[in-house]
Amino acid sequence: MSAKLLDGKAAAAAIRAELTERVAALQAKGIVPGLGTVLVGEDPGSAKYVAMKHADCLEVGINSIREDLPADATQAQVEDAIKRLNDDPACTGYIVQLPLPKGLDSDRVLELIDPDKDADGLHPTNLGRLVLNVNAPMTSPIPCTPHGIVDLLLRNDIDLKGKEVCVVGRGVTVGRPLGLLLTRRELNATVTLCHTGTRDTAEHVRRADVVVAAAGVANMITADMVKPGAVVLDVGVSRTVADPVTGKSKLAGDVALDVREVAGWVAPNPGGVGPMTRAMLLANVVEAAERQ
Ligand SMILES: Nc1nc(=O)c2c([nH]1)NC[C@@H]1CN(c3ccc(C(=O)N[C@@H](CCC(=O)O)C(=O)O)cc3)C=[N+]21
Repeated sequence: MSAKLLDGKAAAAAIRAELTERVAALQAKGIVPGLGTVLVGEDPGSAKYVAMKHADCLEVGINSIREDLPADATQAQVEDAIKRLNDDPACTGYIVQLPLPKGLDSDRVLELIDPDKDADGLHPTNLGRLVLNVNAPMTSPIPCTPHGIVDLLLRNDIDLKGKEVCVVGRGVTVGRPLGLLLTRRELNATVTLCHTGTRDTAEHVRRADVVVAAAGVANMITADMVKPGAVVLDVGVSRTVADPVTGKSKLAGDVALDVREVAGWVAPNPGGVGPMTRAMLLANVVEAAERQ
């Protein structure tokens, strides 16, 4: 038995096609959505993700605005970039690529984003809206990765109502907001949020109908931890230790390969949730422009 594929690459392409039409409709009204990015430093991973986000924008007709700052940028320089994007009418939504280099206060930076231009849904006001109004549909941006996870499941007719979902990892971009999203009344999942302080993560994972691995620990979810038929989404990314001979390191997900023999569905990494995250970012930018 081999798990069915949750194909995020294909789903994201379908979403971009839908968004291309909505962008064209906005342009007919004289509105051109523009995505801004703030990238600090030269981390190759972050630079690659930001480049992919702008390539997506080009594909659907969204303008790109870049604020690239050196690795030694000061807090004040980052805050100036935020102010420029808040004040720029061509920028209808933007993100600050995380993590920021050590020494910069990312919570403070997120607080300064204009909540109406918050394309990541990480401003405290928008995170607060995820907590409040649990009974009403969301009209504010939802963090991209949690939204992409839910959308990928629903597009594959995987219902979440009453399901036991185990989220591994409590990071600001995935684990914490995902728990808030899944427990909203329209989804009605039951969520267990595991983290480094959890006594026995394996025990929680074993009970789950849906496992979201977002810890950033290579291959931490192994076949023996997964209930047969469960849905497993691999969200974490980490770099393996460099090979002493070649000096090269590789990207690794949180889910071991043999999980595919036990699970009913797997969202692989790459090709699963990553492309969905980018698609939801575009959706947030288009929705912000539509609300203007
Ligand atoms: N403010 C902020 N918002 C974010 O959304 C955010 C962030 N900071 N910091 C870093 C993480 C990481 N992240 C990814 C997005 C897309 C892929 C992605 O598209 N991956 C592809 C391609 C992978 C590859 O080619 O290397 C895939 O999984 O198939 C991966 C990772 C967004 N993040």
